[in-house]
Amino acid sequence: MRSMRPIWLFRSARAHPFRPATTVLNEHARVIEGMLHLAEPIERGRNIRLRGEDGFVGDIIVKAGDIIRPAAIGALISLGVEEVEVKQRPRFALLPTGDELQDNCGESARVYDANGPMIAASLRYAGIDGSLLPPAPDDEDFLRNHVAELVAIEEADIVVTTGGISAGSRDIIPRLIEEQGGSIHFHGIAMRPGKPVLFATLADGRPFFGLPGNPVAALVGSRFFVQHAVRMMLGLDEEIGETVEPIGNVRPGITTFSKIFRSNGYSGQDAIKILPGQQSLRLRPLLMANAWIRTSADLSGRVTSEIYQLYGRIV
Ligand SMILES: Nc1nc2c(c(=O)[nH]1)N[C@H]1C(S)=C(S)[C@@H](COP(=O)(O)OP(=O)(O)OC[C@H]3O[C@@H](n4cnc5c(N)ncnc54)[C@H](O)[C@@H]3O)O[C@H]1N2
Ligand code: MOO
Repeated sequence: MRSMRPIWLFRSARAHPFRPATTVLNEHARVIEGMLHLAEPIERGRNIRLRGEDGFVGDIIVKAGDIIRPAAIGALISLGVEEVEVKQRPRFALLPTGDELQDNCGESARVYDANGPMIAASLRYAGIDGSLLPPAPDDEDFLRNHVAELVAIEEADIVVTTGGISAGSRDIIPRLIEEQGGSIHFHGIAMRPGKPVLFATLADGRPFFGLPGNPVAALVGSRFFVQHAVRMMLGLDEEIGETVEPIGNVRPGITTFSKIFRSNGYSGQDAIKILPGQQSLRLRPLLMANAWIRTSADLSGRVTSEIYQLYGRIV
């Protein structure tokens, strides 16, 4: 024995009135004939948790504008903070429209409502919940009632339709939104897919998005317009894509979103493959895609490209 100073041994270091200098694991200590045998060297402070080790007075644990993710909940509670003021995530209400649409997949020559479940799922994936309504026919009187009911859903902080916004005689969503007291801010944008996308504010100020009927155009609208609006409503920063060497479909004055597969090439360099089947009705290439590339060409010929996650995640 090297030291003649007395030591106190306790079986458990938990909540003991003395602050132990160190601990030795139970399974590494044996008392044999009154002698303590240790299977590991003693090291000061081993397995000792000091009070306040995970945060000091004056530390900022979460700051205004942060998203309360699970770790923030744990950290706040561990430090005794039980309540914080938060902004509630906005909720959506989504109405697919179109005479040709059929709610459930079955034997029929009609078009199955792919947009409703897909857009609702994409918003939920991004962290926003809400309600999906059954598809509404675009007969004027029917649709007027459906749009009135949609706008009347009080729990919805953001209101979305798909279809019925291009130039056909049945594309009456813009008119019906105005009839409901909405103000249209833009209808049509220089982008592909999603050219006819519409943004309005309803009479009470809630945002409204009319997404195009073509499924990929609807998904792009939800991914880049609806999600952007939600970020703004939550006071979050604008999403910024990762700038890469310009690649993709370059049309002067137009922004294109292309489905891509991104992988590490043989030389360790990023390989970006623009997938075949970029038309806005073609959903299946999305199953192969793992990102979007946004390519914008201004009228002077300057081209920029950024990569965005396929679905995105807000909260
Ligand atoms: N004269 C013009 N015609 C079109 C234009 C234009 O600028 N001028 N734009 C084209 C573009 S681009 C798009 S995108 C479409 C969008 O039109 P709508 O929003 O009115 O959509 P619909 O005509 O109702 O549908 C288009 C297409 O998508 C199918 N669809 C619709 N909803 C669903 C759904 N819930 N699930 C699955 N598929 C759906 C629908 O059957 C049509 O085939 O307008 C172009 N025309
Ligand atoms: O916006 Mo439309 O997407 O090209 O079919």
